[in-house]
Amino acid sequence: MASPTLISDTEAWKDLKAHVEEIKKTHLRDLMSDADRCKSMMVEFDEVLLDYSRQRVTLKTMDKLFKLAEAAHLKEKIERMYSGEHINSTENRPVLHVALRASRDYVMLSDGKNVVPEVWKVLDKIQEFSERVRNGSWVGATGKALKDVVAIGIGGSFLGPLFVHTALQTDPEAINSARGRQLRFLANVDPIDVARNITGLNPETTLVVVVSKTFTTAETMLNARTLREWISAALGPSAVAKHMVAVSTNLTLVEKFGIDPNNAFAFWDWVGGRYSVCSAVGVLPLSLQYGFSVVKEFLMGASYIDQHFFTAPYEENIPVLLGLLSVWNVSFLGHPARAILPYSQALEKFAPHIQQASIQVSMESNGKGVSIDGVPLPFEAGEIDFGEPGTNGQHSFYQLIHQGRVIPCDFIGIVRSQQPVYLKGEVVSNHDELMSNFFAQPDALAYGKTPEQLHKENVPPHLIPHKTFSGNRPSLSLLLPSLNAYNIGQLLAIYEHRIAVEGFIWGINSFDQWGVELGKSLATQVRKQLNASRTKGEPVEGFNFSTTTLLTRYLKATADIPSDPPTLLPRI
Ligand SMILES: O=P(O)(O)OC[C@H]1O[C@H](O)[C@H](O)[C@@H](O)[C@@H]1O
Repeated sequence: MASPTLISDTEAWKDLKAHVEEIKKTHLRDLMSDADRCKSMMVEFDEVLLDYSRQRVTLKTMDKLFKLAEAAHLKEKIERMYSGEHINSTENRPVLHVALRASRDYVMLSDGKNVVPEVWKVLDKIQEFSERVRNGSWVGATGKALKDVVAIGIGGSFLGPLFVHTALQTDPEAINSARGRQLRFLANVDPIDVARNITGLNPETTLVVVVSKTFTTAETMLNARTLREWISAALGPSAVAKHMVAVSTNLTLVEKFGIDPNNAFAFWDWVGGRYSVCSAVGVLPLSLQYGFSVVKEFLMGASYIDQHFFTAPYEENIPVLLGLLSVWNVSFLGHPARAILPYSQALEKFAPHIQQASIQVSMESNGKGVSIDGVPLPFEAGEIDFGEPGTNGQHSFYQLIHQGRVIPCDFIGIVRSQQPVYLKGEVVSNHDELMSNFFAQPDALAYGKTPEQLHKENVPPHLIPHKTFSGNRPSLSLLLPSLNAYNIGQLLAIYEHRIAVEGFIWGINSFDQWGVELGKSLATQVRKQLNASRTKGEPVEGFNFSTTTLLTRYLKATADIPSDPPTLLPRI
């Protein structure tokens, strides 16, 4: 018999479906009282501890999930990824972001060619260039050192680097090496974002890095042209050569734009945009800000997790466990969302990155409706990721998580704060206070509070329904030793691989993103219409009633804009 196309046709899937009823009969409160079970649900690698005892799973569930992994050929799929097979079949590309952080002596093949030397060639070039900019031997058009960087990019060419930058900003080593420098990110095509980003910057001391895999993304290219104008207007067109560099896979378009290809930093088709933070996309701007040695630590942290993911057995493999648990929560327990709750303000941009996924990484990767073979999925795949650092989130959406919808939570905690605060007379430090919440919230979700307990506390009867917490709400805890560049790399790679595991189990292609294309092509139609209406006075045509009405109103209200306007840059 031919092997089933869909994972939901396998015995392992059906077995898990049947197992759901059994799990539904058990409250997490009871599962948590089994110390042996809890002990077996703690896994440690390279000082990162995963505790998944507060998931609604028993040892039997885990066993069935490992069987599901077998049925999905998870191991083989991971191996195919690492061996450079074209697993992104709809774009006919390998998926080799792990090669971006492989050590120099490693061999990783793409179409028979070892890509690691190419990776290191670019890394060496970044090291050299960033050192020259940082030590003032690469200067701007007027001879001044370039101390500020604006990185222009969107989606994967923005969110990952922003997450890492935000996380590094309070790391003592990174602070030291970034002294006197600024790194800003311009993503949105909204002119307000341009205004915000150039406020307080002097073109004479600013370097602009245009980051775009394709070098065709409308928002990025318009922002790049805008900042090119900002530089030329202040310093003359020839200044662009000293003040603008690029990161792209499309070096031809980089040159066409007017950036010297020698000042371009390449990456490759086998790096998905949302998995590109370890390529020049992230490494160049971050090295300019923090120095290459800090960024190298970040790459090493990710690389160590890559090896763990490739070699560790399922039971000890952190990304595999996380991926399987997500599949369990989404496809079997029916929880469509996941909250990512770092108890660290430095990780405030982590959830946005994973959304894009997760941020982009997760939602763009696994937000699919068909299998890799194009068969409509009879089950839901992908999850809605959102999150905020604790304790801030506790004062906004946690109410919903505690007493409203069931949303599996990832609690991410850091053992040692890099910016500790102790107050005389207070034994509990500020970080202890933060971590008290990190330790308490998962239990509050798991155990809840019963009417009997409330009754014993003399809660008035009419308030008992309001103060009752059902509990039985799953979460997991990830504890990292600190949040230096190395740990940030670990965290990134854990989530990247978790998302791949989910996609491998669901049998979807986590590495394409056709879903974002439709909106883009419709925007092109609108752009054409705006052009035709502004230059030739053509009426709005070819749109539905709603869009026609809105566009007509917009054009009427902006009729004072000339069809051939002079350059106007923000004055802020
Ligand atoms: O790097 P670029 O080619 O400019 O693409 C920027 C972004 O464009 C789209 O939104 C894609 O869905 C993202 O995955 C990509 O990161």
